[in-house]
Amino acid sequence: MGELLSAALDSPLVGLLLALLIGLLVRLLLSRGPWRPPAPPCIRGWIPWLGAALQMGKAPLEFIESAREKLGPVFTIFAAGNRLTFVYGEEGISTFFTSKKVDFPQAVQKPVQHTASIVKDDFFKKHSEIHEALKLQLSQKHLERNAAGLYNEFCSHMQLLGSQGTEPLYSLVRQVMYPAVVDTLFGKGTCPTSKDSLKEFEEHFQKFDEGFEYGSQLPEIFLRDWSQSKQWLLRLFKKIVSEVEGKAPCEEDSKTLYHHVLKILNGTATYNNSLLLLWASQANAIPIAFWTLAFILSHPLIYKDAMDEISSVLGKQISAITEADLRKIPFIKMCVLEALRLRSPGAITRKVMEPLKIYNYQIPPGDLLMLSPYWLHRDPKRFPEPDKYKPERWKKANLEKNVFLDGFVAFGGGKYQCPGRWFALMEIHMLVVLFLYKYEFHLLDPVPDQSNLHLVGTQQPDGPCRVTYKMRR
Ligand code: HEM
Repeated sequence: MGELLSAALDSPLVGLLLALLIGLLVRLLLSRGPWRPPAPPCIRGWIPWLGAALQMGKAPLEFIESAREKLGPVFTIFAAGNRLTFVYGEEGISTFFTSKKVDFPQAVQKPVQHTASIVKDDFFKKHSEIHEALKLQLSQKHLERNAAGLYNEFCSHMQLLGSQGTEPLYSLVRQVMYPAVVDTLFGKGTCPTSKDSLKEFEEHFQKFDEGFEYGSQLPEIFLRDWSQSKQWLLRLFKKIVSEVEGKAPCEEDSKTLYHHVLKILNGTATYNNSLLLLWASQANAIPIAFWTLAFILSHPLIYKDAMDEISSVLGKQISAITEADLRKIPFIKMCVLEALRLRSPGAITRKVMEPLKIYNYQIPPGDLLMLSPYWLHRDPKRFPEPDKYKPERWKKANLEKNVFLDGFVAFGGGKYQCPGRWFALMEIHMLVVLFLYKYEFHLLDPVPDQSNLHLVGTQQPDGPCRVTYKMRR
């Protein structure tokens, strides 16, 4: 046997074959490079390009939660041409908000192009400057000024509701919040707010808002109605921009947020950015004001505590509510934050720019990294009894110093956290206080569930919630 083997090895043909085999093995090992962690588990679906989009689209929040239960804290879903990699847990959250290998503007550029037709170069040219201007104009520093304007606007639009009536609560909130906020931020009369002009505008804006999620992902030819409303709104803003630019005031104090934004844009995609600003100022705040009122009204003890607090601070007659007054009404603020915790955005996003290691996985560049505030807020370790509406849990937060509860990320985080967050909290707080102060409400329907169709933005109710209202004073 041994002789046979040494004879075979002596044969030039076998020697050649062995040398080839060893060469192949060495090349194979070298081409693999050093060991690197595997990519996260992936749900691909079976339809080319669409991937798992159809399964996910039916109830996206539930879909991602059942994926997390099956696959763990890092997983990828391939949908509509994108690789969406969801991350959870301490390491996932801190990497999402702090890693230099992920980027916010890169993640939202395409959705912005789809929803407001802002081309890539224009978007990157102006994005960070606009973000900084919004952050400053909507910051704590300017809250007092914004609160004064908002109070008058809220009162005059509440007056139009009459002394009593029956209506869906969402519609009551929208009728007051939309015109008051656009008049404050864009300037009085800039956007349509009168009864006649409002109807057509509202129809288009509502359609634009409802289709925003699909509109941000799919080509417009698949969404004819949505696209028509978007084009209608862009044409409207084209007119508005030329009017506002023609008469911007010289004094800094008389300038609205919109004047500041138009100055920075300096002619670049002005009406497209205006549409996005309008959407951002309404899309999340209106549902949260609705949920806060609905939760308060449906919990008798909370309703009583809320009314006791409001009456003791505001008394029988008021001529204004200032930011300082709102600070004396902290329980209502806790009610707002608790509604926001339970109805937060389904997901926020960053683009992976370089290979990124999270836990034992390596996420490839090009993936969209996704984090779900909605599900993070249901972690029982951070929020005991997470599904319960418990405003008192916010007593542990240092709200006077503007510090939220640990793990609360409804406004995102890091460098690109929502620039409108302080204004948003103040406007919702004031609207809820004023509604409860001025009207007695009774719920006619149970509080609806949230619609399960959306990942983008705060959660919407999936049915009407009628109330009767009667003026108290
Ligand atoms: C309850 C109300 C609101 C919620 C829950 C909310 C939440 C968010 C979130 C989660 C983001 C993304 C942050 C991230 O990815 O880290 C965001 C971005 C943004 N929000 Fe808000 N927001 C609210 C109200 C507002 C208001 C009232 C305004 C303006 C008046 C506003 C303007 C914006 C803008 C312009 C961006 C994009 C920033 C950029 O592109 O750099 N938001 N918001």
